[in-house]
Amino acid sequence: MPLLKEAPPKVLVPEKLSPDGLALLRSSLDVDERKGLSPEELLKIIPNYDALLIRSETKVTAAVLQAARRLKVVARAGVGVDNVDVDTATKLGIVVVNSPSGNIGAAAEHTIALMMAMARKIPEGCASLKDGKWERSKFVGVEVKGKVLGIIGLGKVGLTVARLAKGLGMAVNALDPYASPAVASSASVTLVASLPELLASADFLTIHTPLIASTRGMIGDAELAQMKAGSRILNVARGGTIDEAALLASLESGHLAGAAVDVFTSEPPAADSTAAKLIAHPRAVVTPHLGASTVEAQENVSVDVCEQVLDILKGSLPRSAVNAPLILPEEYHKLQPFVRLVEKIGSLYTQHYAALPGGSMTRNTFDLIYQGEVASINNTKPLFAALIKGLLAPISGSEGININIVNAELVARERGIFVNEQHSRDPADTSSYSSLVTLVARPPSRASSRARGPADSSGPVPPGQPPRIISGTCSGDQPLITRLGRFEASFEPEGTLLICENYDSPGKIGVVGSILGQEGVNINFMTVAPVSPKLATGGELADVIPSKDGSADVGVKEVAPGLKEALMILGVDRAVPPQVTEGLVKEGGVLSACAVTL
Ligand SMILES: NC(=O)c1ccc[n+]([C@@H]2O[C@H](COP(=O)([O-])OP(=O)(O)OC[C@H]3O[C@@H](n4cnc5c(N)ncnc54)[C@H](O)[C@@H]3O)[C@@H](O)[C@H]2O)c1
Ligand SMILES: O=C(O)[C@H](O)COP(=O)(O)O
Repeated sequence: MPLLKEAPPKVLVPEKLSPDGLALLRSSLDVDERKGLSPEELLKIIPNYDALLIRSETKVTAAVLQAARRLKVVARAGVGVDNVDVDTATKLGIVVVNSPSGNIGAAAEHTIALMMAMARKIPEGCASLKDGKWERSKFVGVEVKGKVLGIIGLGKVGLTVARLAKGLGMAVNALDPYASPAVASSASVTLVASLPELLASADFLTIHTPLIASTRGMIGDAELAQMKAGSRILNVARGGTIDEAALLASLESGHLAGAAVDVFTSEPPAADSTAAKLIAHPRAVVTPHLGASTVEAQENVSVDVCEQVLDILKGSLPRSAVNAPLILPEEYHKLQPFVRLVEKIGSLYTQHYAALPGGSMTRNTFDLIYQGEVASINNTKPLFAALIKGLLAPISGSEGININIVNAELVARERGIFVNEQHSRDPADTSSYSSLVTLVARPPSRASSRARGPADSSGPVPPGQPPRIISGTCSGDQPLITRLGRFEASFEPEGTLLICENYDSPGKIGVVGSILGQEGVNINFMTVAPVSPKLATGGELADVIPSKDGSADVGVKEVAPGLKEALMILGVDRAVPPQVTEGLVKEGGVLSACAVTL
């Protein structure tokens, strides 16, 4: 029967995004550009998509996210995610990514452009001339050179504005309780201690904070009254940081000489709103949220988030997840191969041990031990998440929850899975590998009561129970399994593998090969994993998980005289049905056989 080709993941793009990023997606994803969707239409079609790519117009509400059964990522081609219900996305395990720096230059230049346009009355002069008039004396402006620019929020945009303003000969004061004094001083910016101090000193005041509880309505009647008579104000950050009614009143009273506004509390502003009156005011210079609208910025943010969408859909770490802990770039590169390794280890664990006679997911307390170089990674949250995903994905079904760095701890807690992460930087612990990751399943009776807590005091594996241990390393970027239970292995956890435990006797491979051949299963490669001599005495296991009494019974079986027990690992070209694995035990003489797909 011909194999059905899996449909590529679908990406919904309901806003105008630069084609540069979208081109990256088209080769492997189904990209659906649907501009002008109503909220109802979005709600209706969102269940069909794996990724949603937006700018600031699309409202990604809790209802949209809850309806999105397959959605793995909301990608915001820009900075602000105030149009996304990030909390709900987090609960649902949907990663929200943005492009934190792709449009910074554009927003800063737009701020300067608005400031100059306001200072020199450029929009009014332009409109008058187009109207057929020649009114030179009506449009006398002011210079910015030698004036004081007050900046609220000395972050990425604020600092860039400061540097540009210094180039124009302005003095720059800033208020930002979280700004680094060293960074401010390197840009010749004077940090002030209070808002009144900033307001009183500024000829031009510009806001560059996010819209959060502490900045909502931060500039109202009282604050505007503290500004110098004849001063000017700008907002290229977020609507709502300045009270629109207060701003309109201050312009109407003549206290403020001008206002330049790119962002509004509601976008687009309703026809009869205060914002609409503000827009109509003759001394207001306004733009329809154009801060990031340059060709260059749109290319930057589009490529940035499209690369992250590709990463997430193929199971890699995104660069800028809003609802996940920050990963330093150097950690990101170090972690990436290990994220894949740990996920494979988790998946191999569930598929292999649950398939063994008497096997199940009953062991739910694990030690995840990092040894060697990998132990120096402090932020192992992505590895923890990869383990939970690997353990659960084989039993969650294709429509199962998305497990990722955002929701892994919550999912683990809900499933009663406990993971004790341990770090050992001693290179001697890793034998011949520079890094080693080991997963050890502890017996249920020893369950620790804390997820991701410190190592619990569980003792050794009880006598008679084979150890459930999987170790692996990375050879370059390629994960490699180095131990499976009592066996010293060396195989890549990729594709469909048939794992047979048997006595390594002559002719066994031939028997197994002919049973598989009868079922049309071809063998791509084969490797034999012998029992580790160290494990046979329990020594190495005791090193890995120190027990209270220093011993560790690894449950070595009685081996028939003259026969060496070994694992046979076969890479095969298709799924192996259960009757074939059963047949291998009954007719092929192997002790156990299981097929895993990794
Ligand atoms: N108009 C546009 O098209 C456009 C484009 C890009 C960015 N933005 C907006 O500009 C704003 C700034 O972006 P950014 O990338 O510079 O953000 P950022 O996070 O780099 O900087 C924000 C700064 O505000 C400071 N801050 C927070 N609360 C404060 C408070 N109560 N008082 C004073 N300072 C406070 C922070 O310490 C931080 O330094 C955001 O709202 C963003 O959405 C708008
Ligand atoms: O937050 C941002 O990045 C800016 O406000 C730009 O928004 P936009 O992508 O809708 O232009």
